[in-house]
Amino acid sequence: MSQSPLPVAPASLQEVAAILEGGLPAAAEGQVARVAAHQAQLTKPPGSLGRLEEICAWLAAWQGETGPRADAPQVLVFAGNHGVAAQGVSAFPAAVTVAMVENFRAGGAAVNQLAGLAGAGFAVQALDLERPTADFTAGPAMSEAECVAAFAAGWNAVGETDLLCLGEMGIANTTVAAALCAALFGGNGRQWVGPGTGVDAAGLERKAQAVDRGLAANPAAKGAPLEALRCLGGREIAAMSGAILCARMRRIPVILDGFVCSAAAAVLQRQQPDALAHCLAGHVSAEPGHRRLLDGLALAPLLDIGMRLGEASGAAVALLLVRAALACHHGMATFASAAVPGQDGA
Ligand SMILES: Cc1cc2ncn([C@H]3O[C@H](COP(=O)(O)O)[C@@H](O)[C@H]3O)c2cc1C
Ligand SMILES: O=C(O)c1cccnc1
Repeated sequence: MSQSPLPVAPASLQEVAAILEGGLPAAAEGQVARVAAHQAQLTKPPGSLGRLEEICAWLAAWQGETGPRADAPQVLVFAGNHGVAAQGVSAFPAAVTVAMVENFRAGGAAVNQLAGLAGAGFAVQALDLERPTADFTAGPAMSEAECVAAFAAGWNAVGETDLLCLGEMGIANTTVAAALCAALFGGNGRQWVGPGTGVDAAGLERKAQAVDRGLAANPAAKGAPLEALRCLGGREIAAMSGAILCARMRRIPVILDGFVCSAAAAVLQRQQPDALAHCLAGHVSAEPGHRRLLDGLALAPLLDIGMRLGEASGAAVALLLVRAALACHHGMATFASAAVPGQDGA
């Protein structure tokens, strides 16, 4: 388990920027060489396990000499409500958010099954659900204090874990993620929105217009990542940003989920290009903006299986592949131990 002390959460967005710009912990490249040397001994042609091999190197680079491992993985879900839901941008009512939090706690959601199967701890944190953010089509979604409180909640939620999977629940948050992406990467609403929970063509048009109005109502958000998080984001998104940065400070590797989770990660990456070096994109969601976003982040998703759920479900399925990678890495015989002739016939 990670024994690193919990660093103190930042108390302002300026402090978040200072942390990002002040030099983040780097991967231990020596561990990559150690993992590669071990992999080279295993009874398989070099590189034949593809990204399963890469996963082991990535884990060890962040976990150090005790890696690669997933002894205590944690799935963390943050929930928030959004003022922009009033614009008719989701196929479901905002009341679903709080009801799904109850469902997570009762073990009935998709992510509960997947986290259980992957042997991960699960926790959900609801962030002021009775107090939605302000509707960003009329001005900033959050005050600085609200945004920082949510960021700190995510930061402080990261437990003693060796691998963190992140996700969210928040009706209307694919619109929020689209607005964030437009502010961070450019483009208009139409280029970033998608069906989310399954809106029809008119709903898609309302989403695109809500994003465009949000950008117009929050000019300070354009090209200013942390201001974009405050003006166009939401509490569960700020919490995921906080958890990702806290994990980096503690060298805990992170598996990202879908479009919404990746938008939270993008806030950090736009402020500091190296900020996501400890993150793996668990999957690419069927939400069309996600592929574009991962391209912008130069992240190659592990899975592309048409999931579009959120709630860390894609990250949890990716964790099953991490289990596969670790089973081979730690369980396989070597050419020498199994007396299998090596590449040179030796
Ligand atoms: C029952 C249910 C369970 C969910 N679990 C995740 N989401 C996902 O859908 C929402 C985003 O889509 P939109 O922007 O269209 O509202 C988020 O809450 C997300 O996590 C769910 C949505 C529903 C309805
Ligand atoms: O990719 C996601 O994060 C996503 C897609 C649809 C609905 N909710 C989340």
